[in-house]
Amino acid sequence: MSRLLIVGSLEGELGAAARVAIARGAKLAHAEGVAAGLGRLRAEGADLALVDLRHDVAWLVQALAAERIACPVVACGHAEDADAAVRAIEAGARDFLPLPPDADLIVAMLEAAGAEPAPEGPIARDPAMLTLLARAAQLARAEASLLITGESGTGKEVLARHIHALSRRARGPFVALNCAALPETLLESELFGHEKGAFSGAVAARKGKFEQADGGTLLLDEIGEMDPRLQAKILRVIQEREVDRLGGTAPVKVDVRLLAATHRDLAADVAKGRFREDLYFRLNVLALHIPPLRGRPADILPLAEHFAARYARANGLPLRAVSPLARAALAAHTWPGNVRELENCIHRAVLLAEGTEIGPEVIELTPPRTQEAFADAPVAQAPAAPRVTGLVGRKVEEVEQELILETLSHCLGNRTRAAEILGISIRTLRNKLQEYRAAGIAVPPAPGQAPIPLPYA
Ligand SMILES: Nc1ncnc2c1ncn2[C@@H]1O[C@H](COP(=O)(O)OP(=O)(O)OP(=O)(O)O)[C@@H](O)[C@H]1O
Repeated sequence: MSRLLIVGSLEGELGAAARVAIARGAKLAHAEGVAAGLGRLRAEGADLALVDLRHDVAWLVQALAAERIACPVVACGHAEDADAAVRAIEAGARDFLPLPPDADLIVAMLEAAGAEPAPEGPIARDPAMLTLLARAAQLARAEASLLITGESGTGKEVLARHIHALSRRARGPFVALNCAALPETLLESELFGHEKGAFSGAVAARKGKFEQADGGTLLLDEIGEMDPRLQAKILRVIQEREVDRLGGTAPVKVDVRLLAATHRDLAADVAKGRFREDLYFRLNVLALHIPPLRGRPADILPLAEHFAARYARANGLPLRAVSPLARAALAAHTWPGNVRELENCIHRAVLLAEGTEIGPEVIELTPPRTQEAFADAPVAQAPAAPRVTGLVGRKVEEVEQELILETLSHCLGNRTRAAEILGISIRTLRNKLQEYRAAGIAVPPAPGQAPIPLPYA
C-alpha cells in the first residue's frame, strides 16, 4: 500500500485528490500546513507528498533536504498559478499537479514515486513461476530474513509485497527503500533516522525506515549497492533487533521482518570482498530466485494481457485484444529487460493502437541480443551498448555522455539495467544524469515517468 501525505485543506479539490488516492489503495496522511507536514514526514515518512501551492512548497523541499528526508514533493494548484508552479519546480518539487485533479495523473504520480498500485499480486502461469509462488507462500509465514534475487525487472519488488501480504505481518506496514537510489549519507538517515542535532540540518528527531516498518516488513532493494559501512550497521540491526538513530544515545527496539533484493550475484561479491560475508549469510537464511522472463515463456502472454487491460483502463481507452500476430512477436522475443520491458512495450502499444486489436505494427521490440549479453558480464563483453564511432579528436566527457544516454534509451530508461551494461554503479549513473539535467540536456525518463525535468534521476 502506498503512503501519501497531503498538505493543505481537504475541503476543496485536494479532498478529491485524496479520495482518488484512497480508492486506489493508498494510505493517506494529512497536515494543514508545511510545518505540520514536515512533522508527519519525520514521524512516519511517505512515498509522496502532495502540497497545495498556497503553502510554502520551497520551504518544505529545503527542510526535507536539510533534514535528509527523501520524499518526493508534488506541488498542486490551478493552471493560472503557472509562475508559482515553476518556482516550486525550481525549488526542487518533483512535479506539478494541476487542479482540479485528474485521477489518472494522481495514479501515475503514485506509481512514479515507486508506490505500487492496489495489490493485485503477481501474474503467473508458467510452471517455474507457479512453483516459486508456492514456495514464497510457505516462506511468507516465517520470520527470518529473505533474499530475493533475479535480473532487473523480473518482479522482485512485486514478489516482496506479495510475501508481506501473505505473512502474519500483513496488517502492519510494508516499507521499501532502494539502496542504490540515494547517496550514502541520505541513505543512512533514511534507514536509521536521526535525533535532533545529529547534523547541521537536523532540527528535529526523525524515524528511519526500520522504525517506520515496525510491526511490518522492510524491503531493502538493490542491497548489493550498499557500501560496507552501512552493511555493518544493517547487520547490527538484524542481530540486536534495535536501531541506533544518527546522533542517538539509546538504541530503539524494532520488530521488522527484513526482505532484501538484488540483481547481483552476492556470493560472487562476497568472494571479491565487495559484500560482507556475515551479512550475506544473515540475509540469505531464506532465498528465492526469480527466473528471467525468457526462462518462463508461459508468463509472457498472460502478463501482456494484464498490462493491456491495465493501461487501457488507466488511459480511458477501449480494451483491445492482443492480435495473434502480435502475440507471436511477443512470444518470440527474449525480453532482456524482463517484465518491466514487456510492461513498457504494452503500455506504448496500448497508446498507439487503433482499430479493434493491438496488432504487430505497434509492438516495438528492442533488437535481439546474444546469449552472452544476458550474463552478468562486464561491459566490454556486452554487445548491448551502441558503438561510439569516430572517437579520435573527441573529449572523453562528451563520448561518455553519449554512451550513457544511448545505453539508457536502449534500456527504455531503466537505470538499473543501464548501469549494469555500462559497468558502473547505479549511484554513479544517477549522479551523471543529474549533471546532464542541470546542464539542460534531455535525459530519457525512467519507465512510467513523464519526461519532465526531475530533480531526482
Ligand atoms: N508477476 C508480475 N505480475 C504483474 N506485474 C509484474 C510482475 N512482475 C513484474 N511486474 C511489473 O513489472 C515491473 C517491474 O517489477 P519490479 O519493480 O518488481 O522488478 P524488480 O525485479 O524489483 O526490478 P529492479 O531490479 O529494477 O528493482 C513493475 O511495474 C511490476 O509491477
